[in-house]
This record gives sequence, C-alpha cells and structure tokens, in this order.
Amino acid sequence: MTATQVLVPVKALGLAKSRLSDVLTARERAELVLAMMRDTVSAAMAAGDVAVTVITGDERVAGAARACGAEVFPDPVAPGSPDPLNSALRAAARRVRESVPDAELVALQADLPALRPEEFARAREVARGSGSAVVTDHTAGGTTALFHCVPGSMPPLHFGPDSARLHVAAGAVAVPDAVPGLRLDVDTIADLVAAARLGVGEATAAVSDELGFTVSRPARQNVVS
Ligand SMILES: Nc1nc2c(ncn2[C@@H]2O[C@H](COP(=O)(O)OP(=O)(O)OP(=O)(O)O)[C@@H](O)[C@H]2O)c(=O)[nH]1
Ligand SMILES: C=C(OP(=O)(O)O)C(=O)O
Repeated sequence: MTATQVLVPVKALGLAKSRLSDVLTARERAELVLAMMRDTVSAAMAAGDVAVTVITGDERVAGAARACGAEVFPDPVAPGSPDPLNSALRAAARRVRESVPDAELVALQADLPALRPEEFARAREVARGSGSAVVTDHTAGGTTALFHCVPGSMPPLHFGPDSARLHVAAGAVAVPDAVPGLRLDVDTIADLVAAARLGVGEATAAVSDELGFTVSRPARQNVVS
C-alpha cells in the first residue's frame, strides 16, 4: 500500500484564482489553474511512494487529475458552507484513512508549479521525524503543505488566514530547509514570474508562454527518484 497519501484541494474553475481576475480572463485563469495542478501533482508523485487524491467538484479538474494518475474525491462541501476548504480536506482525509489506516497524510496546495520532487521528499523526512510538519509559504503567513505522519490520527487542519502560525500552534514543526519551489504558491503574476525564475513544470511553462509571461528558463522535467 502506498505510504504517503497526498490530498490536493481544487475549487471550481470559475471561482479559482480570483485574485488574478483583474489581469487574466476566466479562460486564462482556468488554464493556469489546471496547468499548475498538473505540475504540482506530477512533482509530488515523482517523490516516490506517493498517491495523490484531488478533491474537487469540477469535472474539468477531475479529468485533468485522472490524466495525471491521481484519484478524485468529489468535493462533499456545499458552496457557501463555513470553512469549506478544511471541511473538504477533513472529509477526504477520513476517506483515505478508511482504506489506508496507517497512511501518512499530506494536504498540498495545487498552485506550486516550481515544486521539485526532492523538496517534497525533504519535507516528508522532517515530518517522519517529528510527527507533523508544516511548510510555510513564501510570504511566511500561509501554508503550502501540511505533512502528518502519525498513523491512525487526523492532521490538524487550519488552512486559511494565518494558517502557518495556527499549524505550528497545533503541534506541527516548521520545515526549516531551503525548499523554494515548495514554498512558492502562485496567487499573483509576481508569484508566477518568481516561479518561472525557479523553473516551472512543463504544463505551467506552456501556459505562461501562451499568456505572454515568457519563462526565463527551459521547462523542467520531473525526474523520478
Ligand atoms: N475542493 C475544494 N478546494 C478548495 C475550496 N476552497 C479553496 N480550495 C482550494 O484550496 C486552495 C487555496 O484556496 P484559495 O486561496 O481560497 O483559492 P485560490 O484559488 O488559490 O485563490 P483566490 O481565489 O485568489 O483566493 C486552492 O487550490 C483552491 O482551489 C473548496 O471549497 N473546495
Ligand atoms: C489557504 C491558504 O493559502 P492561499 O490562500 O495563499 O492559497 C493557506 O495558506 O492556508
């Protein structure tokens, strides 16, 4: 059975990346969200002994996730519910625990196009030593990944404002290593440019080119370790 079960939440494409709606059309935002998810999922899978479940109610996202080799967990949370992101993650974590009781659980953001497999593996090592580990995002306020390696128990899920501090307060160790691709969640065009400098995956590189945000380095191929 796969040791590391990764949960990747993605909301409906029409709602996703709303902070980019001033600069990108709805179609462009949707293409970018799908591309970043593909690159994030591919990089996590290439870390080894990883299975990915994408949590979504969106059929296009579900199709793209399956095409990358991920499972799909239909988003169980009704639109407008309080705290939908943590509720969706909790429901998916329970479902995974039912079938793989001893699995390591990871909640991973879907917008990490510069993620490298070795960064994922490094953060997992920290969590294996400490129980739970949080990767703070490049702004230091948010969380890009929460690793939970305590068999049988549920991860503390506090995604949303100030989530990095809340995850640490709940007992997760902050990953100290230099893992720039794992920290770089893309919410703005400046983030996309920063990710391109680090080197993004093929799907995001192609969409960035189409959008006119020229990628300064060749697209990166994930190497299975
Ligand atoms: N399945 C699911 N995923 C969600 C939900 N809310 C947020 N997400 C996902 O969780 C991650 C972080 O969410 P947000 O920061 O709220 O949304 P975003 O699309 O990244 O960006 P903005 O719309 O600009 O805030 C993104 O991958 C979202 O798609 C939800 O209710 N259900
Ligand atoms: C939900 C979060 O991230 P963001 O809003 O940046 O996607 C978070 O950091 O907990």
